[in-house]
Amino acid sequence: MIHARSIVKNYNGFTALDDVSFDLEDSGIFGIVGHNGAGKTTLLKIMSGLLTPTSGELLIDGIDAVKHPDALKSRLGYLPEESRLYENMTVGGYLSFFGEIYRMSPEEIRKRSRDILHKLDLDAGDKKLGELSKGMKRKVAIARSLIHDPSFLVYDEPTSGLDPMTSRYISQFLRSIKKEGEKTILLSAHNLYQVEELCDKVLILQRGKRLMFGSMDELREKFGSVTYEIEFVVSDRSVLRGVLDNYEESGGVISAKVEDVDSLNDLTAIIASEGGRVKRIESHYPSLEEMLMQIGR
Ligand SMILES: Nc1ncnc2c1ncn2[C@@H]1O[C@H](COP(=O)(O)OP(=O)(O)OP(=O)(O)O)[C@@H](O)[C@H]1O
Repeated sequence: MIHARSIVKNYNGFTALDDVSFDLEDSGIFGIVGHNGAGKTTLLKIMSGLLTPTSGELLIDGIDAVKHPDALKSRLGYLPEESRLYENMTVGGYLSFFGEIYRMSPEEIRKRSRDILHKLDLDAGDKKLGELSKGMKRKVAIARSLIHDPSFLVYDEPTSGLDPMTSRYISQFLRSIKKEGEKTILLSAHNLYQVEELCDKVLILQRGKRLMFGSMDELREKFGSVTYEIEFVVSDRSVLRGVLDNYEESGGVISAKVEDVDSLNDLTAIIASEGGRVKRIESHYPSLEEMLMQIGR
C-alpha cells in the first residue's frame, strides 16, 4: 500500500531526512516518533505531497506520490500540526467550503458533515470558528480532513496541546476509524503512551534517519531489554552477596530489579537452595518513552 524508498530531504544543505525507507501493506495506524527536529513533520509533508523529497521514491496505493502528488489529493486527508481555520466561518460553512473543493454535492456534504460531527461529538451551533475552544478547533480540523472520505490520513500531532479528555476522545475516534478497517492513518505524536496504545507499527526517527521500524513487540524485541522485578524472602541475606547488590527490603520481603534472564535464574537458584521463597516475578518491557530516553538525541 505504501512503499517509501531511500527518502532524502535536504533544506539548503541541511539533511532533515536521510535515506528513510519503509513499507506498509495493511490499513491501520502507523506512528512516527522521535525527538524534536528528528524529521517527523518533514516526512509527513512528503507523504502528503506537500513537500518534494530531494531524492527517493514514494508509492501510495500504486500512485507515484513524488511525480504525481496531485493524484493523491482526493484520497488524502491531511491534518497539519497547527491548522489555521477561517475565523469568521461557521463549522458548517467551513466544511461545505472544503466539500465543494472536492466537488461533493450539497446533499453529500450535509450528510457527511453531520455524520463526522456526530462521531466527533462536536456541536458548535452557529458559533464562528474564531469563537471555538482549542479542542473544538482541532475537532473541526479533523472533520475537514475527513469530509471527502479519504482512504489515507496524515495527522501531524493530532492531540498536541489538548486537555486529557479531548485527547482521549480523539484517540478513541482514531481507534474507531481503524476498526472500520478502510483507512490507513499515519500520525506523529509526542504522547508516546498514545502511540503505544494506538499504533500497529512505529517508525523511530533519529536526526533524520530511520532508527527502528516495526510493531511495538518487534521494537521491544530489537531493543532486547526486558528486565525483571522480583520479590522474595530468604533467611540469610549474606548469600545474595555478589549476586544481587541492590535491593530493598520491607517487612522481611526483599524486592529488586534484575537486568537479564541469566541473572534471574542465578538468583532464583540461590533463593531455592537457601530454603527461601519467591513471592512474585514480573517482566518489565521498555516503554516507547524509555526507548527514546535511552536512544537519546
Ligand atoms: N523549511 C525549512 N528550512 C530549513 N530547515 C528546516 C525546514 N523545515 C524543517 N527544517 C529542519 O529540519 C529538521 C527536521 O524538522 P521537522 O519539523 O521535520 O522535525 P520534527 O521531528 O517534526 O520536529 P518537532 O517534533 O519539533 O515538530 C529540523 O532540524 C528543522 O530545523
